[in-house]
Amino acid sequence: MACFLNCVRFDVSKTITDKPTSQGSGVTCYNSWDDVETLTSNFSRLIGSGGYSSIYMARFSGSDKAALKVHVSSHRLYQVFRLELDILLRLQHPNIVKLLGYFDDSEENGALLLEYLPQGNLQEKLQSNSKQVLQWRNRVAIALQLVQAIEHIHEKYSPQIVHGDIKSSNVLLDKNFDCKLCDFGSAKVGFSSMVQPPTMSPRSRQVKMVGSPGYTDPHYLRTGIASKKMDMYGFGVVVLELVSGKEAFSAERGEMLVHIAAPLMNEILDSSVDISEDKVRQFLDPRLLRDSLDIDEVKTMLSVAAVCISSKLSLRPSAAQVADTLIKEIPSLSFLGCGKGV
Ligand SMILES: Nc1ncnc2c1ncn2[C@@H]1O[C@H](COP(=O)(O)OP(=O)(O)OP(=O)(O)O)[C@@H](O)[C@H]1O
Repeated sequence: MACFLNCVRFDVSKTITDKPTSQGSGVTCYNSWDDVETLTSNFSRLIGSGGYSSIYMARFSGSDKAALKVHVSSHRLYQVFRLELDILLRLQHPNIVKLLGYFDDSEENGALLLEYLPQGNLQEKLQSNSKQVLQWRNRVAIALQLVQAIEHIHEKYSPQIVHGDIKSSNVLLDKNFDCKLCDFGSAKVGFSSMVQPPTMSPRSRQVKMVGSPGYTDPHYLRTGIASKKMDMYGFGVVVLELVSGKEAFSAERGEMLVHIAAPLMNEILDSSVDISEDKVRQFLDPRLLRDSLDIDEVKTMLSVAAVCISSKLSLRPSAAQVADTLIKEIPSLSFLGCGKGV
């Protein structure tokens, strides 16, 4: 990783007046902050924001829409930017957001130019006030594409990459509602996957939360060990959101989706009980057209969620196993060119 960092780092003092340079991978390296201002028409349109960054509408090559992610200027967050940049420079997958260019002053300031995803993030799309209701076939397709993106980072790279923050606001959607995983700022690469467990502040006696509320793997909170299983836990919560249309954590009600779903999940894991159709329908997003739904597909999605969020780590499947199950058991996926119907 350190070698990789050194290879892509450039000496800004030498290149500050240079024109943007295109790297072999087609990623453009912008050499001055002026370039960044021009790309975003002086940061005129904010399209998103997160804990570490603001995302602005940008124009790439003068016309194509793009998204520019500017990290908050600080030495600590510069490391987050570098991590995300280094990972995105390596990754190429249809379901992972594409890096188009970047600016790096090698000290505090960094910006990533990303492909623009016009349908925003999955969390917004599932909200009850969203104008458009995501159809069932789109929901199962998003689940499959997301797990294929996770399989790619878990299995296709050495050292392995653990995303570390799988959640619906990190799942972006293109115009066809195809999924693109984004935000690699919390990723763990290879041996760096051992991180500090959450700490108890002596004054407040409150546990400092690590990760995003509603998505954090309790095993990770206890041990501080980030692993592929932690990504599968986040994936399981996203599947519950896709099925129920409910948010992973409701600040209003102080309620977590995994707790609401727990009785149903336990019944599913108890293989002696055949889960009743009524119970499944009660959990289902009421905005979905219930009559046209194949209830067995819903059961498959719920079974996948149940094993992914299981407290028994040995039960949690790999991303490849989940992708296989979805393709075999969900005929609605045939419109993607896969699934039983093809
Ligand atoms: N390429 C993009 N196209 C369209 N919208 C985007 C794009 N990238 C990010 N966004 C929007 O900005 C939001 C925040 O992006 P992102 O998660 O990358 O920021 P962050 O600072 O890393 O957030 P977090 O607090 O989760 O760490 C996304 O949820 C999405 O709504």
